[in-house]
Amino acid sequence: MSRNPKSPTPLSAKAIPASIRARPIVLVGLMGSGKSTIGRRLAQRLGMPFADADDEIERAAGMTIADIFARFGEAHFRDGERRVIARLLSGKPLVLATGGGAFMNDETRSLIQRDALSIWLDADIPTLVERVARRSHRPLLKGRDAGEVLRELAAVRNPVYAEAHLRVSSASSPHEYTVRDIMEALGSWKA
Ligand SMILES: Nc1ncnc2c1ncn2[C@@H]1O[C@H](COP(=O)(O)OP(=O)(O)OP(=O)(O)O)[C@@H](O)[C@H]1O
Ligand SMILES: O=C(O)C1=C[C@@H](O)[C@@H](O)[C@H](O)C1
Ligand SMILES: [Mg+2]
Repeated sequence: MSRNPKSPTPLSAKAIPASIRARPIVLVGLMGSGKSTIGRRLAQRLGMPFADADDEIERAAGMTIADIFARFGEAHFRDGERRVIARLLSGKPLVLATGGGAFMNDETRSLIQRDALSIWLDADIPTLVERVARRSHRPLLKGRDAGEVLRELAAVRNPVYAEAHLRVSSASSPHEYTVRDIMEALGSWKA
């Protein structure tokens, strides 16, 4: 797990074995854990392309995730999510931020575990609640208490997220600490 001394150590991409950068790095975890924001920064640090599966699904469908859920339901969204992630993993190695539920789909998870290095970004519920309150676009939180939903999801999902190759706390602030902790975890990871 992470540590949080006073300043982030700027580990460079060179400290990360080329074999790790030769395949996709996939971030999984609950809503608000930082997959999108940390993923973008991590990709920059590693000199790898970045993609956000949620954005790619919206682009492919030509509508927002909230609209996909409302018009076609969650199962339809999960199917599109699986196809989009399969496509992204089959291309050039990249850092990929998944949606919070992607790793729960057996097929999607198998694909990620086979073709990528997966990282569970983990944070405590109060931190997640505070973060998701900043934007209200998440359909699973619509009209419900965010803390209650996130606790329910954590109970079901955390044992599955725990199957990821690496686990890094994203509770530290600012973002750069989390990026540093991921870089350190990558630097010492043995396949
Ligand atoms: N390590 C961090 N330190 C401080 N703030 C963070 C950190 N990670 C994320 N945040 C903030 O939390 C909010 C949610 O982050 P983000 O959208 O990246 O989460 P996500 O995991 O992609 O969520 P979702 O599954 O809903 O897409 C953003 O405002 C982001 O700036
Ligand atoms: O945790 C989830 O199941 C979700 C998280 C978001 O990233 C989106 O993928 C969608 O809102 C569902
Ligand atoms: Mg995201």
